[in-house]
Amino acid sequence: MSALRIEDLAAGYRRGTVVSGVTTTVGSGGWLAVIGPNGSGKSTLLKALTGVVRHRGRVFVDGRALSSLSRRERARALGYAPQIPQLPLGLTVTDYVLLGRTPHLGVLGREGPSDVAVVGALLERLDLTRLADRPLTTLSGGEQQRAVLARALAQRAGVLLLDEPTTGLDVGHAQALLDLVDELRHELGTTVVTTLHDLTLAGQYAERLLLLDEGRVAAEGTPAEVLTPATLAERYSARVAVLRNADGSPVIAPTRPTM
Ligand SMILES: Nc1ncnc2c1ncn2[C@@H]1O[C@H](COP(=O)(O)OP(=O)(O)OP(=O)(O)O)[C@@H](O)[C@H]1O
Repeated sequence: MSALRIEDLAAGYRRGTVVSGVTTTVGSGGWLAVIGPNGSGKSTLLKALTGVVRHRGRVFVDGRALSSLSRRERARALGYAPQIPQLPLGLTVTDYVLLGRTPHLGVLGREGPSDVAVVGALLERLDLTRLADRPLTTLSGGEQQRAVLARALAQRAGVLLLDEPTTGLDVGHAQALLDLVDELRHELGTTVVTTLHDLTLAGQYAERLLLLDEGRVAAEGTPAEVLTPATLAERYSARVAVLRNADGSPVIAPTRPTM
């Protein structure tokens, strides 16, 4: 169980600050989707949480400041799947996903049967079993993306940060992944933060949405509160209708003006 608290976070690059004033809490087992137009700072926010990008402000996992954790403690607290990962050469899919178990290995650094079982189950769920012995770099884009996500899930961190996890995945594999993440949060209490461009999926899976625009929080709330035609027109310059599935979940449908 791992609650995430972000206080007045600001982050950026040499050219300047690109995200600022972000304060939010994600309860244990909660799911927050960070949405917003291109360049609004979504990836930068996730990179700041992982420490890849320097930040000001405070980040707490279960009340403990991230900055006070050792590297190993941090790897158990936070798992991260980047949008554009660097893939190592020469590793099979299985060996790559096993790297996710590193924070849990003993002093000898050897994987045990439980590590192999965790990885095997993830490969199965993400439809990677038949690719398990293939070199990672010979996989298609969507297959590599699933392997990267499997590695992050294998880490079994309390907080899971996924940057655009469904990009490059067909609709079936995207749903299988999001269903699996949802199961992890219900079964293990994993706290989830994802960036997502697909607003329909964001509204169907996340409990709360945080909309960034030009690096600042423009809206935050339930999908019904944030995914309104007026907000999407204002923040994305988009023409959309918000439809409803039979279960009430939103479907964001682009509309085209009639001539
Ligand atoms: N390594 C970098 N160095 C300098 N500026 C960067 C770097 N990475 C991102 N930026 C800039 O920071 C801003 C926010 O980028 P970021 O990738 O966080 O946006 P995003 O919301 O994730 O966008 P997208 O939806 O296109 O993935 C953009 O203006 C981008 O050009």
